[in-house]
Amino acid sequence: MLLNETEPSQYFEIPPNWIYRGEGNCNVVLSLPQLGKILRIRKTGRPKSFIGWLVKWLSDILDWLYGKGITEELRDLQFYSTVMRPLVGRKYTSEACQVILNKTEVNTLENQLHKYRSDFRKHKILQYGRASLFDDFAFIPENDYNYLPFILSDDTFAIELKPKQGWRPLSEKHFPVCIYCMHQYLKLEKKKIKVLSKYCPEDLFSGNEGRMLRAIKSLIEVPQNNLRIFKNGNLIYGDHLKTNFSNIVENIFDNGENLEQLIEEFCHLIRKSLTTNFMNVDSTEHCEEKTFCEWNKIIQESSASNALPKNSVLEKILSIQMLDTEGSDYYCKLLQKAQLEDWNYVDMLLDKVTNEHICMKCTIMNLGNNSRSEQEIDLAFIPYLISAIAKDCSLMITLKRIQEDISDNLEIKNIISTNYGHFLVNIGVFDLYPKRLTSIRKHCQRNKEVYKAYLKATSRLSSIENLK
Ligand SMILES: O=P(O)(O)O[C@@H]1[C@@H](OP(=O)(O)O)[C@H](OP(=O)(O)O)[C@H](O)[C@H](OP(=O)(O)O)[C@H]1OP(=O)(O)O
Ligand SMILES: Nc1ncnc2c1ncn2[C@@H]1O[C@H](COP(=O)(O)OP(=O)(O)OP(=O)(O)O)[C@@H](O)[C@H]1O
Repeated sequence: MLLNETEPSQYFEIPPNWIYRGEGNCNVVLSLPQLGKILRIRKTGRPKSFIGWLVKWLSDILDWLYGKGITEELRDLQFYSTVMRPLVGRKYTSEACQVILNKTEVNTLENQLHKYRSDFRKHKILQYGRASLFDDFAFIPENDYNYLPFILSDDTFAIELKPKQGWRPLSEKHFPVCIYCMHQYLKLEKKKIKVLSKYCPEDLFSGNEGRMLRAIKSLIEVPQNNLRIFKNGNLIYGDHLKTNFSNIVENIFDNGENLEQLIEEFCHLIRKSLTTNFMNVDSTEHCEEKTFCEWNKIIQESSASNALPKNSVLEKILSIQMLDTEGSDYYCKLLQKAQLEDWNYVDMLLDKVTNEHICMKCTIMNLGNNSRSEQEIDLAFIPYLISAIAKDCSLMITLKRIQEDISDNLEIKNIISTNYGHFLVNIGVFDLYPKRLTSIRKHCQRNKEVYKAYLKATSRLSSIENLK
């Protein structure tokens, strides 16, 4: 069923030619080529015992009867459309539409998906009632380019990045390196990764050309879950698919001459895409209050990140990360004083955001600062929780090569030029659903553990060095 107020209630039938696109911790994603959309289905924990299955079966029936999953999906979708889309920018995000899947269809899909899913993701199964459609960012819609007087390549390449946390509030500045870099050691210890990545999000978000290029090269070397490349919607490069990168750039640039130079050029193309302003209007220009969004700007300007061009996708993501000026320890302590439900803050925030023309950053920071009464304390956590979404979101840079030599000064925003040709570029940001309130505790604990793992590994390394 497509949930649109004017539509009659009916179930959404998944088109038969769906393709498994991938999955993260919370969602499985199918691409639906005919529709140019992806179907994102929420997952839930797989019961571990017979009793667990029985409980799940009963709660599924109750959830279904009372539409719990459907209400939760609608809540998250409204949060996405009302809060996250204006923050990130409509240009960089997709429209979304909730759909209802038939219970039998979900069961059948679960079985069909088995052969595509990685074993380490199989501890979760599909959840009934929670699915939505988004634009498929692995492609560029024909309407976006059929007005252009150029011949474009048939192939479309999409470079997916999960950039992670690019900035630390003052209270986290004492860590010797960034959270991502320390986390590498914990992941290695827990055998979640085989080799350490040299990628550093603070390099990527620095806006400094040399540091950004180093970050992109490090992602190519060790992609983990931070880099994936798709050709016409099919994964061609990623953590479990480390094909020869030279073949990929050869393919993207349709040129096989100087492969090393092509890799260098690819990194520049990615850097330029991440730092180009693809937006048409600046949303903060409409802010009358100019209190907290200005403050947010001052924080940005006082840090190295002001090197990121305004309204480029990285600047957008970083400025949302910067809404948390306190750090997880502060919020963890605040949370100790209260017994709160995980998702109440979402509805409370949606109740407050009624006027489309208000500045979202000012609203969020005002709520974060002024909500200390017992009834409104949930709202105090909002700057942190929204910042956390921006620290874990992903983006896709989608490219189509222009098959002819065009003049450099075309002034078309979404055309990026390289020494090996011009590209039509589109950028989409996704994974912008709310995080549960108690993820704050998880982050505090994670920060402690990653710091410990970092110290353990680096002191071991330095004692080995000393022995030499
Ligand atoms: O805590 P982190 O930094 O490890 O991030 C988690 C991610 O791990 P990563 O380090 O990127 O491999 C994790 O990704 P993976 O499952 O490792 O691919 C999720 O994105 C998780 O978010 P959520 O539980 O799905 O809402 C992420 O949790 P949140 O931090 O967003 O709560
Ligand atoms: N709008 C989109 N267009 C194209 N591909 C998408 C889109 N949304 C998601 N995907 C693909 O599906 C995969 C899983 O989606 P997503 O990252 O939203 O899952 P998740 O479980 O919420 O992830 P995480 O573990 O990071 O929280 C992505 O890695 C990406 O390859």
